[in-house]
Amino acid sequence: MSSGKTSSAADAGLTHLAVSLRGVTKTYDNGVMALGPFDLTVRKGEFISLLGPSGCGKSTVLRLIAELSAPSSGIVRVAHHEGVVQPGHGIGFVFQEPTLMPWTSVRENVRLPLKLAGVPKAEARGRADAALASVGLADFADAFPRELSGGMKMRVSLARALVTDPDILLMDEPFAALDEITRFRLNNDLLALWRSLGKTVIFVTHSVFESVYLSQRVVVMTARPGRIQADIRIETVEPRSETFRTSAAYSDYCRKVSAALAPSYSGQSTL
Ligand SMILES: Nc1ncnc2c1ncn2[C@@H]1O[C@H](COP(=O)(O)OP(=O)(O)OP(=O)(O)O)[C@@H](O)[C@H]1O
Repeated sequence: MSSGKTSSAADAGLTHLAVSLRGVTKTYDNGVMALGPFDLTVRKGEFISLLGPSGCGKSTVLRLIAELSAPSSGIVRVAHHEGVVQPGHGIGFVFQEPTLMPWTSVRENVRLPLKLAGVPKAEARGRADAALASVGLADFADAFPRELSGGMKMRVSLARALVTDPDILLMDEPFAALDEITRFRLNNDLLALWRSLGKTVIFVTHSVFESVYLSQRVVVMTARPGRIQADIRIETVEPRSETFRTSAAYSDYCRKVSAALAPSYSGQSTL
């Protein structure tokens, strides 16, 4: 197949790659050309951010990788566990809204993906509790979502995405609605999780500052139809910390990324 194909690592030469998009376009049924042609490769274990103006196709890229949507042309390849290809398998998705079930406990919310996969209840409960512990919510398994702050709800959403132990974590503006201090804390906790778990993370944000702080690579997209405007590697001492956030190197990278982003906004209203 030469178009609209999603394939496994086995036939794709993806040994070191988690994701590969080649000449991908996406035109929706209403005629909107959202993307492309778009080319992107992401190495296994890499943390990249997608940055670009509203409507440039960032969420579309995530949806194509998650196989929630098919490309109009081009090839999307995703390396899954042991080369097994099943829609959504091996991928965790975190959205801007935590979308928790309000009528049940935090533990049951996190257990849901395992329940849907038919994992026995006792095992699923243990895995849900472990995922909650990994995001700092071990003591809140029996709480209800209404009892949690916005930041805690987002942690639950992250635990729910991690509970199936996906190789790839797709995050669509997960911290955009949070206050700055909470966002900084979650940034640091996400980096700690990424370092300890070794997942591939593809993170969508509108924030230049957040993208530079978190990522090994910032991929800047053009206005719709989204293409790659710039692909900027962020090289700094690891692990990152508040020292990096206040460093001259950080400011320099933010300026560089902002400059790469500016043409994508030309001709667009900034209101
Ligand atoms: N299901 C759909 N049907 C029709 N058009 C769509 C659909 N989903 C997205 N679009 C359009 O495709 C374009 C890209 O949308 P997308 O959500 O991928 O952009 P984005 O960069 O994530 O935007 P934002 O930063 O505002 O979230 C937009 O013009 C959007 O209106």
